[in-house]
Amino acid sequence: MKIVVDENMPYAIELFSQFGEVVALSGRTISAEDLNDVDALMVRSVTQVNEALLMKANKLAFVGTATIGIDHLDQALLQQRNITYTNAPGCNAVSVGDYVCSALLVLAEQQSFVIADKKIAVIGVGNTGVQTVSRLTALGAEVMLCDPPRVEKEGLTGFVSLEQALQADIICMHVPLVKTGDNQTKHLLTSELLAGINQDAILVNCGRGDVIDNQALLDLKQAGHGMTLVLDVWENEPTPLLDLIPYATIATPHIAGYSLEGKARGTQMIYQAYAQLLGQPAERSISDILPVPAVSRLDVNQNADQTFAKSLVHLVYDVRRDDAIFRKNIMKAGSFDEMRKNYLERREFSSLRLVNDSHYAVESLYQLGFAK
Ligand SMILES: NC(=O)c1ccc[n+]([C@@H]2O[C@H](COP(=O)([O-])OP(=O)(O)OC[C@H]3O[C@@H](n4cnc5c(N)ncnc54)[C@H](O)[C@@H]3O)[C@@H](O)[C@H]2O)c1
Ligand SMILES: O=C(O)[C@H](O)[C@H](O)COP(=O)(O)O
Repeated sequence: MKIVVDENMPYAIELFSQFGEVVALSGRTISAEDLNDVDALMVRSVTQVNEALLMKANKLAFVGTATIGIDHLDQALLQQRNITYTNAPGCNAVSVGDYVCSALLVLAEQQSFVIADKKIAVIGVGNTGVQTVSRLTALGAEVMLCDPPRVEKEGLTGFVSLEQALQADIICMHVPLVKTGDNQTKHLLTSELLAGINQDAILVNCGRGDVIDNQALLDLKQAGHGMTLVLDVWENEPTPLLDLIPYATIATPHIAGYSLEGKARGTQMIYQAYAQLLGQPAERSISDILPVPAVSRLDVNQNADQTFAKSLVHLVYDVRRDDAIFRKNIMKAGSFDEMRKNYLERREFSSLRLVNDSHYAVESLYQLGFAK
């Protein structure tokens, strides 16, 4: 059995070697030749699994992507070729929620606002959107939900329209890139819709870069629109529109989902799916492999408020670390992928256990994701 894995997939060799020989390759440059006589292919979002890649895949029976997004897989082709495929729904959703929380707490301090006072909208209320909603709710905010595909299934109650959502003070985009069908999302935010956003609003994009027309956003910012931008994803990765970067208050190279737990969970989920296809037990587990976090326990001795939450959140993950690395390196050729490949270890809020022996009011900290 021969299995090709993306070299940036943590723990892939440890897990997949249960089934046979594992070859780790750079995801961006896996070629058709690399898939000759290969039984299974495990990718991340940078590998386009399409006709050209599968040309010489004479034995391929399984494709797993250790990611939430699935827009890089040609699903119709995989079905036509009878190749079983899976993604890893929700694997890094907690990490994305942590990222948004960390970013908004930075902006709250810089711009002196209280998150609970803001009108917030989450657009795309699936696994990642829900994680953002729960953290912002824990900080006292009321969050509007916008998700037309869910409205189609569940009805209007509890949801607002895209136009209403775009009137919020803070707009968090968690929309997948959908390239076919009735609900396509490329340039969901057109120049007209972007222009209607309030001057003092904050726009966060943690979904896919193509969901926002990046050139239109740049044109708007260059014309003096005042909105604050938090951009983790960009059109044309790994070569984003460089002129847009200085207009983003927080800019990162598509790492919102890059907690160690999130990436490892992605590997584990496709490992389990492959074991199931082979009819073999999934004998190995990432929980036996994940390292102990640098700080794993703290005693809390005060009630929770936004300032205290900010200190704890930024102790575990301060997004300014990634923003600084991005700004320092992005002008160098190849740096977008390099920064992602060499991403510094980051743990989820859940890696920190908060001990409250004195009955302080800290329930909101647990709702933020810290462990009890
Ligand atoms: N930045 C990162 O590191 C990172 C990490 C994880 C996921 N992502 C991206 O975020 C996307 C969402 O992830 P998820 O786990 O929440 O996916 P999900 O499938 O659980 O949820 C997506 C939600 O978006 C909704 N949606 C679809 N089209 C919409 C539209 N036009 N307007 C509003 N809502 C719409 C869907 O109905 C669904 O509820 C992924 O597809 C992936 O591309 C990025
Ligand atoms: O879709 C996802 O899960 C995320 O966007 C994920 O962070 C992508 O990471 P990549 O596969 O590009 O390393």
